[in-house]
Amino acid sequence: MALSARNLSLALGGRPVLDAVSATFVPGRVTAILGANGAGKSTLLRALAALVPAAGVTLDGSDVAGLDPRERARTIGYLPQDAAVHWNMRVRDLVALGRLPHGGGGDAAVDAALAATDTIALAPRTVRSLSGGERARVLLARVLAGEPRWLLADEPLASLDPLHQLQTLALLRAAAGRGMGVVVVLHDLTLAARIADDIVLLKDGRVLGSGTPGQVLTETRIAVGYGIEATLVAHPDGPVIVPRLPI
Ligand SMILES: Nc1ncnc2c1ncn2[C@@H]1O[C@H](COP(=O)(O)OP(=O)(O)OP(=O)(O)O)[C@@H](O)[C@H]1O
Repeated sequence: MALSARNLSLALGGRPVLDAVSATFVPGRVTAILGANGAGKSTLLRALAALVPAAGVTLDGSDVAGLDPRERARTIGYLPQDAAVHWNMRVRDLVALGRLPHGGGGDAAVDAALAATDTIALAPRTVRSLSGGERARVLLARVLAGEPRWLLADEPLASLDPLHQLQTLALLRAAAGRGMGVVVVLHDLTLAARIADDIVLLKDGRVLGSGTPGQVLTETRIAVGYGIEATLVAHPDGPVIVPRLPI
């Protein structure tokens, strides 16, 4: 059972953005979607969540777009890249909104999501009083509070400090360990190599490579995908990927 894109092509505003993308995402595994700015990562994530009309995305063999919207919201948790918070509500109330697909309730799930994201101390505060990284963790907590089977997260580490980056990676790994399917858009190649079971590397809307980090994150493919030179330095926690401007 899996979340799959099969030969997915998508145009936005008249421009081709995804071109015959095929990728399979497996429950219990962390898949990182990588690629340069504009490669199509967010669009692929949005297509997997049925947030843009796309033919060829299936969940457990059924067309994602055809699922009952409430059931889909319970099943697929989506964390956008720049989530707007329109109301200056208390943090706990915002996280509790993640329970809406279940009709509310679930205080234990809200508490667990606050704990997992290290945001318990922020719970009584108002959202607009938070720093960027605090807000990012709270928004992740809102998605986790819904206890989805799938977590699709667009650059969840972007504004986090090193401790909270590592804590967030650990929580994503733990969630996958409990059977959740985790799909995460990342820019940090070293962290991607460390966390991901599988990688899908996009370039100009096409799949440049997919497989394990060792298979995909080669110096050659990084050069083609990002236009940089990179050196992989062996480390017990996974390769450290040192980028350089091309000569
Ligand atoms: N609504 C739209 N209309 C026209 N073009 C769009 C639209 N949305 C996205 N695009 C274009 O599609 C391409 C892919 O965008 P996408 O947001 O998926 O890239 P990305 O890989 O997530 O990039 P980044 O790393 O910068 O977040 C980009 O060239 C972008 O300009």
